[in-house]
Amino acid sequence: MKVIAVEDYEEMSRLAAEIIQSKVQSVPNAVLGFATGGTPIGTYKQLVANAKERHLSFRMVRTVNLDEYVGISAEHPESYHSYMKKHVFEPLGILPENCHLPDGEAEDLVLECERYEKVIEQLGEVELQVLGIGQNGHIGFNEPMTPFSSKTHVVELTASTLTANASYFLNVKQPTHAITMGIGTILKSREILLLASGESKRLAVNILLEGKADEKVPATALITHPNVTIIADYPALGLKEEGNTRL
Ligand SMILES: N[C@@H]1[C@@H](O)[C@H](O)[C@@H](COP(=O)(O)O)O[C@@H]1O
Repeated sequence: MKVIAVEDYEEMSRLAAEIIQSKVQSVPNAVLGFATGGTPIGTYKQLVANAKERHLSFRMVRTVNLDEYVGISAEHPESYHSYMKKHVFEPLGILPENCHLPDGEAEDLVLECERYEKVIEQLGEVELQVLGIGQNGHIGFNEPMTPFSSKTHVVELTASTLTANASYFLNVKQPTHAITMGIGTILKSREILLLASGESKRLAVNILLEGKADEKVPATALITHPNVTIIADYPALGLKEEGNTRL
């Protein structure tokens, strides 16, 4: 695992955008794996700004997403479909037919998981998978004790995850379940870029950096992958400033 320590959220976002952008420049029809949540929003903004400034085309890019809530429609303002449309697909001009997310409203959720896993397989290798990290170390919506070999599946969200995401659902019923790529699905990606910002991620990031794979902390599965880059800011690393001064 390569760990890049950056000062703050802005620096993390700039650097992450450069990495995604150079991937598209070298492989214009790359399959990119995207994450949602608050962490990558700055990265996506920067990516959109860079693409405009440098006339970079995303027309041939294909995308997969990590997860979607169960029981809310794609048009729901807090669905990950809506998030991606707003922050990534429309501003970058990615063709709708090239964008793939699980359907959280599918009648048969088990069949939907199988369908989504097949879609990912048929697209070929995910060139670069972007990940955030939950406060409890979840990746996608793979909660603690998810087997590292898991494929796309339905999860019941833990109390920690529900609390962390409650602010997105102030006036509407918060979904309790989601469909997520499995940890095994994520690990099939050629390259993984994990972003972490802020003190709330400090515990999870520090456990990951200890380098011991443990199903209690899903992100530690990344230790077994040959090509992972972590960009974490000083608060997420528990650093006061560059160097090793722990907070
Ligand atoms: N399913 C998402 C994850 O993909 C995300 O990485 C994580 C952290 O979210 P945030 O970046 O808002 O802290 O939790 C969410 O629940």
